[in-house]
Amino acid sequence: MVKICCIGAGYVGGPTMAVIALKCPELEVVVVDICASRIDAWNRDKLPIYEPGLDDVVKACRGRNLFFSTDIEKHVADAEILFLSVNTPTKTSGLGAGKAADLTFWEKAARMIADVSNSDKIVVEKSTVPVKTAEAIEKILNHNNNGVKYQVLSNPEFLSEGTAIEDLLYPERVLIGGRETPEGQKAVQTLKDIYARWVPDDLIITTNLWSAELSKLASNAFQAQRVSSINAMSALCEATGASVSEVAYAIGMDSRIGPKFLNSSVGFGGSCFQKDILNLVYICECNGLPEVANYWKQVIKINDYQKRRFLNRVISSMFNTVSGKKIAILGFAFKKDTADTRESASIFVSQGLLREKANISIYDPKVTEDQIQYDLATNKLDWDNQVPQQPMSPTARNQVTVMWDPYEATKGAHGVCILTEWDEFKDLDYKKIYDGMQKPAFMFDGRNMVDPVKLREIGFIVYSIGRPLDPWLLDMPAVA
Ligand SMILES: NC(=O)c1ccc[n+]([C@@H]2O[C@H](COP(=O)([O-])OP(=O)(O)OC[C@H]3O[C@@H](n4cnc5c(N)ncnc54)[C@H](O)[C@@H]3O)[C@@H](O)[C@H]2O)c1
Ligand SMILES: O=c1ccn([C@@H]2O[C@H](COP(=O)(O)OP(=O)(O)O[C@H]3O[C@H](CO)[C@@H](O)[C@H](O)[C@H]3O)[C@@H](O)[C@H]2O)c(=O)[nH]1
Repeated sequence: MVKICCIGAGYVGGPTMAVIALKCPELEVVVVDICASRIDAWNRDKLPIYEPGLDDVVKACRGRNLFFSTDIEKHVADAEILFLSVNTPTKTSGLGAGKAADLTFWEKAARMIADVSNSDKIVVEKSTVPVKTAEAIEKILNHNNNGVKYQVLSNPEFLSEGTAIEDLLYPERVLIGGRETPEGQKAVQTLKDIYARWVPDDLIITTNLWSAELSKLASNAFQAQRVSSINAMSALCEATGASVSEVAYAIGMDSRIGPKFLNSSVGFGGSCFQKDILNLVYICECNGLPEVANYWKQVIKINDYQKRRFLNRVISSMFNTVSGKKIAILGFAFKKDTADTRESASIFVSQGLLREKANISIYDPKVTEDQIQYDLATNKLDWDNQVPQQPMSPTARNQVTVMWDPYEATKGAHGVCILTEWDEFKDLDYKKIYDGMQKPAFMFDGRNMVDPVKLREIGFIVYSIGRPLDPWLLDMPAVA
């Protein structure tokens, strides 16, 4: 039985390997991680990540040909194909801090492979990495001179959280980059044969290593750019009386633009978009391309502007003070159908409200209280100014409550902010919410989830991102 080992049992490693195990019962797939509690959770009923459909896939193969283990060196030594799926966050200190990818985890894993391997291996980059990382990994792997031969492939992952299983079962494309040598091409074919078990041949693209590595960064940059473009338009819509959803619909009808990924929001979040664009910016700077770097930097600057604009709108609408007021936050995850909060706009808005001395009451159907408190207390680096963003102070902890019911969270609130597009927020009883709130009752919809006309009929003062402004708000312009 051919054995595959994936290093890193996170949002990518876990689901990706589960689907490979499901589709290739003749392969033995072992996912390893240095985090024992994560591996423990992968071996239990309640998996460490929430992803629709994941439980069924894992249950179908776990113990059959899918295993989760902390015995990293043994499984790495035994495997023929190794996937590297460790985290590659943004560097927070030193050279390139705030921009460059931190390859500490990745390099440790590569050195460990070199140290324990005694048979030839194909090493597949699954993590998102800077262009030319494959060359660096080759250098690390080959420094041992113990006769073991490695072929390094780039096979970036394009799944989105919340739809990961669907994306893995029916990918729009699979990208494999390899060396243009006979050995390199043989390795590409070996990986291609695995995907070919369920992915149509014409959807498996093969390229050289650097094209594959760069395509991943470029793909995320283009997607994030669309969100920033429509978010930039949302500010202009509010200033002119146009409606961003109508504009998005109208431009999306043009097949050259297309309708997807044009939902204006309080700003994109997630572990990938900002990190990967910053990484791209850094690579451009290192290659002497400041104009290109500045072009992509704008995508993140607009995202920061959009988050700040929303926060300031909340504060300015409520007579420029939220001190002592209760604000309900509906949604803490960075998007629906995930419990992941990395870079969520909710963190930014909540921290901003806490600094203004508001009391916030948070409801999210999937995110735990521990995670919320951790996120609000964590120091983050402001990428643009290279200074730590202000976390929540110890006293601010008393200003936060986490509720497991949206009606409880909003009871007695002066304002409600919708920050994640959970489907259930469309169907809440907003009359009941209004009745339980202080008056005037404010609704700040950062996801265009509610019908502003209906909510105004109930009595709310409504701010809906990118939509014509409520007369109340027209008199209270917010600075970004
Ligand atoms: N999250 C996504 O939706 C997504 C999608 C596509 C690509 N990616 C990329 O995939 C990579 C992984 O992302 P993720 O979201 O799964 O990260 P993650 O933080 O959820 O998981 C990474 C795991 O790697 C483990 N790890 C780190 N160093 C290790 C080592 N030396 N040995 C063994 N385990 C080690 C960590 O403990 C962690 O559990 C990143 O480069 C990311 O940019 C992520
Ligand atoms: O029209 C849109 C679409 C998205 N978003 C926001 O953008 C962020 C990212 O969303 P999405 O791309 O759906 O989720 P991710 O799981 O971050 O997936 C992205 O990042 C992954 C990691 O690299 C890639 O693999 C995926 O292809 C890429 O979509 C989220 O905050 C969304 O709410 C919007 O505000 N408006």
